[in-house]
Amino acid sequence: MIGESASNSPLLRLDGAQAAFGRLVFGPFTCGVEAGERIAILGPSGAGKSTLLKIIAREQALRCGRVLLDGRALGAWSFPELSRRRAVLPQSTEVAFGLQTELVIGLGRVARAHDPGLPRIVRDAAELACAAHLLDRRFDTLSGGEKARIQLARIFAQLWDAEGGLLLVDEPLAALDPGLQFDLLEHIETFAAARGHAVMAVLHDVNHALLGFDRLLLVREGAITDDLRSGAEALPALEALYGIAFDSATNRHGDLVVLPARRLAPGRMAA
Ligand SMILES: Nc1ncnc2c1ncn2[C@@H]1O[C@H](COP(=O)(O)OP(=O)(O)OP(=O)(O)O)[C@@H](O)[C@H]1O
Repeated sequence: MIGESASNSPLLRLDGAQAAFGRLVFGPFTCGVEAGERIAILGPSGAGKSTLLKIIAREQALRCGRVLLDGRALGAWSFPELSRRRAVLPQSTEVAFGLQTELVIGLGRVARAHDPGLPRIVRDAAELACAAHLLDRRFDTLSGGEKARIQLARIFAQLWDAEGGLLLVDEPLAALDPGLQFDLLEHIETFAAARGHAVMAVLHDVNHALLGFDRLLLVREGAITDDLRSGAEALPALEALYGIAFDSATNRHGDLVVLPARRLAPGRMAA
């Protein structure tokens, strides 16, 4: 478990954090996140990945335990303070009204009373999210993949001029074509690295996790079952997590890639 050995004051610390929906219990989650880490959260559908992300985002109330950001209880942060330190891209990214895309991106910065750089930051964030051509459009007229890019631009804008923050993204690449997936995986990485932001991303694509993240949190049935370095040594745990065998190879750029090969026999799946 690599998250347990974090230094005394990690960027983020979960101590026995638990949430519940009626009798459905998630956690207790215990782990640490250091500044600048890139963490993929993986697991079967319904395992509790988004719930874990919402706990960290302060969007899901705790039944017990605690979450500390910079050593301070998440609940003690004011919303403006929190919004200058962590940004959240939820799985569903609809907005209620027919807003212009610039306004949706600018929503990332509403916590700033004085924001003279806003127009430039909105443009630069849109550029980085491969969405510059979508400025001047109405958000509700965009395709799913276009909306996803505008929402990604919103969280880029939110933490554009911050340092040591935390990006929480839930399936950020799901609605995008393979070319955009590669581009945006790289842009999220360069954006975060330039500012020392940590990234926690819920993903379903194991190759994206292996390619763009240093650490894998595996979630199953409401618990973190493994906390691993990204790489070939994580493959047995990933196979057990999904109940499928992976063939692996190295692509022409030297990256480890996997190909789902077949369903595992029940005896080889995680208990
Ligand atoms: N507000 C809620 N009230 C009741 N049940 C909920 C609520 N939010 C989530 N759940 C349930 O908790 C379980 C975990 O949900 P969660 O969204 O965390 O899963 P996930 O691992 O992100 O799944 P997926 O990969 O399908 O998005 C699901 O069974 C879901 O139906």
